[in-house]
Formats: sequence, C-alpha cells, structure tokens
Amino acid sequence: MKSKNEWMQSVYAPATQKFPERKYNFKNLSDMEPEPIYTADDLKDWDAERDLGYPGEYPYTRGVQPSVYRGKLWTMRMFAGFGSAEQTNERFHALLRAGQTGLSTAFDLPTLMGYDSDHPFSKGEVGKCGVAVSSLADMEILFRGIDPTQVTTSMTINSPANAIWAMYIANAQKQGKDLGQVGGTIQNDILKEFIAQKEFIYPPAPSVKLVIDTFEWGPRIVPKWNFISVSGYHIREAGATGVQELAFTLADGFHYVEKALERGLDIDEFAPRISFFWDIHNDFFEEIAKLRAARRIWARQMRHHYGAKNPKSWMLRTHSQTAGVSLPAQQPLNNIARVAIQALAAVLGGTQSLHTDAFDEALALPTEEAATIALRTQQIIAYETGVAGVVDPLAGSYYVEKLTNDIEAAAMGYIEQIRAMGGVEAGIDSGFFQLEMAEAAYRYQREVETKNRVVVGVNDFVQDAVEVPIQLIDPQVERVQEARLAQVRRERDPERVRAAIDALRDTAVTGANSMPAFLECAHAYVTLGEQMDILKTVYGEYVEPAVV
Ligand SMILES: C[C@H](C(=O)O)C(=O)SCCNC(=O)CCNC(=O)[C@H](O)C(C)(C)COP(=O)(O)OP(=O)(O)OC[C@H]1O[C@@H](n2cnc3c(N)ncnc32)[C@H](O)[C@@H]1OP(=O)(O)O
Repeated sequence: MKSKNEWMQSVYAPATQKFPERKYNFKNLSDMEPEPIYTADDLKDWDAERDLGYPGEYPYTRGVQPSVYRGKLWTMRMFAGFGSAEQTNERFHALLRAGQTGLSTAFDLPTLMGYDSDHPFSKGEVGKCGVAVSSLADMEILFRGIDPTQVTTSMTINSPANAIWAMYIANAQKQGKDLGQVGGTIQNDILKEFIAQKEFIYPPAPSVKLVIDTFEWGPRIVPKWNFISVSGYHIREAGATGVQELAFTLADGFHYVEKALERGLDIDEFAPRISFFWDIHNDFFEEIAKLRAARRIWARQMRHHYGAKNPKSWMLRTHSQTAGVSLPAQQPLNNIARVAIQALAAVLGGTQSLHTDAFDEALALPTEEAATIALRTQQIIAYETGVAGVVDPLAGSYYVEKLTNDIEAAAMGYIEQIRAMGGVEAGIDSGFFQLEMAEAAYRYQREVETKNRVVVGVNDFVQDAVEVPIQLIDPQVERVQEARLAQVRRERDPERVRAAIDALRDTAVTGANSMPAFLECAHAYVTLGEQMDILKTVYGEYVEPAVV
C-alpha cells in the first residue's frame, strides 16, 4: 500500500489543482490545523496497548467503565434552579417525571456569593439566575419529596460549598437517611473561580484550605459523595480554547491533589471521588479527543507522578455540558441543532453525566418547554441513534487517535509550564491564566468579526429577529425569602446559633477541619450569610489585582 505522502503527492495534489481546497478556516477551536486526511502513517509512534487499552482499564482512554453505556446510560442531569425553593422543587419533580435520571441545582447569584436573600447586595438578584438558599429551611423545601439515597444531586456552588453541602447533609440526616447511601456532587472548585468565573469570597490559600477540608471529611462521612467537580466549563466559557480548558482544569485538579497530600491525606482514599466537568463546544472531533485525552493524562499523572495505587484514583469521571457560549441569541431555534451535535460529542467522548442547554440559553433561564426539548435531545441520542450500543465506537480512527495524542501533548505542555512557574496559585497571582484566555478569546472574536469563522445566523445566513417566549422571574420571590429568613431567625435557638458560629470561626483560627462546624451551623439554622461573614473576619476578602 502506498504511503500517505505518496498518495498526497500523486493523487491529492493533482486533484486540488483542478478543484482547489475551499477558502475556509479548517482550524479547530484550539487553533490546530487538521491535515486533509489521516492514515496509519500518523500513528507510527502510537502504541495501542500503551495509549488506548480497553475500556475500564488503564489508561482509560476508551472510558472508565468496561461496558460504558451498554451497562448504564450516562446520567441525564439537567441544571435547573430559579425563583424560590418551592418553584425549583416543582421543576425538579417535573424533570424527574420527564425521565431525567439525576438532579443538578443552579443557585442564584447572592447564594453563590455567600449573601442571604435579605442582604442589601442581594436586591434584584434573588432567584434570578438560580434558586435562593439562605438556610436549612430553604434546603428542606428545595428537596421535598426527593429521597437523597435514590436520586443523586449535583449542586453548583463554590465559595460557600462547605456550608451548602452541610445543609444538604443536615436535611438528609433530619430525614433519617444513612449518609453511606447519600450520593451526589458539589462543584467546590474554587481555583477556576479565581481563573475564570470570579465568584470568590476569600483569598486563594484559605479558599483552598476549605476545599481540602471536604477531601478529608467526605470519604469518611459521605463516602458516595463526589466532593469536587473540577470544572473546565467556566474556563472555556470565559474564552479559553479546548486545549487550555483541558490543561488548566487538570492543573487545578493536580493542585488539589498536592494540597491534600500536604495535609497528609492518603491519595487512594480521596482521589476516587474527585470528579470533573467539561464544556462541549462545536468542534465535534476536538471535543471527543479532549475527553479521551483528559482521561489518559489524569490516569498517567495520578499513577506515575503522584503514585496512586488504587485504579479508582486513576479514573477521570466527568460531567459535561453543551457550550452555552456557543448558543447565540440570533435565530435561537438553531441552537437545538448545535446542542444535539455537542451532546453527541460528549456521549462519543464517554461522559458519565450530561446537561444539554436549552435553545433559549442566551435570552433567559430556560422555559419548561425549552428545557424539555434539551432533555429529549439526550433521550433521542440514547434510545434512537444506536451510539450507546457499542463501547467507544471511535477508537482506532486515525484522526481521533492522532487528535487525542496532539491534544494530550499540547495540554501537557501547558501543565509543565504551570508547574515550572510554581503551580496554579502562582499562575493566578501573575495573571497567567487570564492573559492566555484573553488572547484566545480575542483571536476567536477577530475570526468571527472578520468572517474567518462562520457562525450561522450571526455573521452569515442572517435573517430578521425571531421572537421566542422567555422565562421571567417573579420579583415576589424576594419578599417570600425575606419573610422566611425572618421566621428562621425568630424561631431558632440563639444560644445554639452563637455557639455554632463561634465554633466555625475557631476552625479558621486553628486550621481544624471546618466540616463538623459547618454541619452544626446547618442544624442550628445559622444562615449562609452569617457563616460566610464570620469566616471573613479571619480570612479577609479577596480583591483581584488588575492584570496588565
Ligand atoms: C455552567 C453551570 C454554572 O456555573 O452556571 C454549572 O456549573 S452546571 C454544573 C453541573 N454539574 C454537575 O451536574 C456535576 C455532575 N457530576 C456528577 O454527577 C458526578 O460528579 C459524576 C461526573 C462522577 C457522575 O456521577 P453519576 O452518579 O451521575 O454517574 P456515575 O458514572 O458515577 O454512575 C453512578 C454509579 O454507577 C456506576 N456505573 C456507571 N456506569 C456503569 C457501568 N457501565 N457498569 C457498572 N457500573 C456503572 C458507577 O461506578 C457509580 O457507582 P459508584 O458511585 O458506586 O462508584
């Protein structure tokens, strides 16, 4: 058989003289230029045993479970939350009735920033981009009628993660549930807040200390809980390329591992419950290769760099979400097609859990109809397309394997660069991440504005605006929350509250694990704001330095 080069010269080159290649930007979103064709010649250094293996086995390129979706479909976990705890509880029940298999909670901005709903800073934001939770009383309503041992719940919460998790656990305890059977995930990834999303409260060092408290406490007390979801999603949405998302997120993961080891924790006790979260954008093969490369890098590094011995510590388990940033407001129904293609990439990449965005993402929180179409998209992929019937069907594709190699190499280049600069916290301090991402975002935007990258309906194939119904949040929610908080403060035991707050402050002073104190605060109905505020008196508040 002739070599690729021979074919390129003898067949491809003459053909493209007659019919030249289209004037089109073939580069993927990580600015990598694909060749027109891939053959076995591109995989000369590739070793199927070393680089691919079998599903469920090191290095897990083909997936973390041997049977992948033939055994169990991915969890269909739609991110939902708006208004009051009552309204979101209703949406949760509706989604479960519609066939969703896990829950995922979106909190409003005040909750994400650690403010109670009645704080002056919360005005106008209560219940807007998620549900308001200011105390255990809200948590009890939010999960009414949902058994925490039967449904796994994810909670997207970062700076106040310890407090919100403690409220969830306290609620399960009040229902008499065995914590050994309670499963779920808290996002709890503060590093990406400093890098991208900016919902931080305390400076990096104490913030990471609070995260490591969950690494220590979680496996012993709530062993089925994923106490972190190391998130590339927000890094990507803030403008990073796929390779940067992969590299920065894995670097964050390694940073937590190093901090947990510094605390003296056993890697094989905590690492099996570290989970990840990726953003799945439009470039189909780039995204599939990214997920495969992610599993391989994590496995290799955890085994050989950090010396983990338990195979579960080598497995990168992940949630994925289709890319909100890729869904324009123009011609929003087109987003149904984008989401379907992105979701297919997540599935072919072997995700464990998936959220599909609603087509009206750019306009408001989704209407129930838009959220249902997004869930149905997952169900069509799962039950109608046949892709879930064969384990890792793309393995061995010359292009997919080569791209997986290239993305792994590019990400490892960044990871080594970050290690050389002194680690992730040093990179945050110097503005490294922000500058890298700003450059990538600028390049992308320039491509769109110069029409060097077509976005259908935005810079090409444009048409008059199409109106779609959008979800509006009733401002009454703020009043409901204020009334409930007043009642909580009136009815709780002030002695118990004072003692719980003091004990929480003490953990910040002594460095003791904060989780028992957070749990007691939850049971004592100490509000979220009160908990965050007392820690501010010891840790201070982080003010981001300007990056120049
Ligand atoms: C953008 C937005 C914002 O900021 O605004 C956000 O952030 S939204 C962010 C939203 N984030 C999320 O929703 C995060 C969701 N994350 C997760 O659900 C988790 O962290 C996850 C990725 C590890 C997935 O957990 P999961 O429970 O859904 O799924 P798993 O794959 O772990 O499966 C559950 C159990 O079934 C087992 N299992 C799974 N598949 C198989 C199979 N084929 N054969 C045998 N067993 C299997 C697993 O080992 C596990 O058991 P065992 O438990 O015994 O091992």
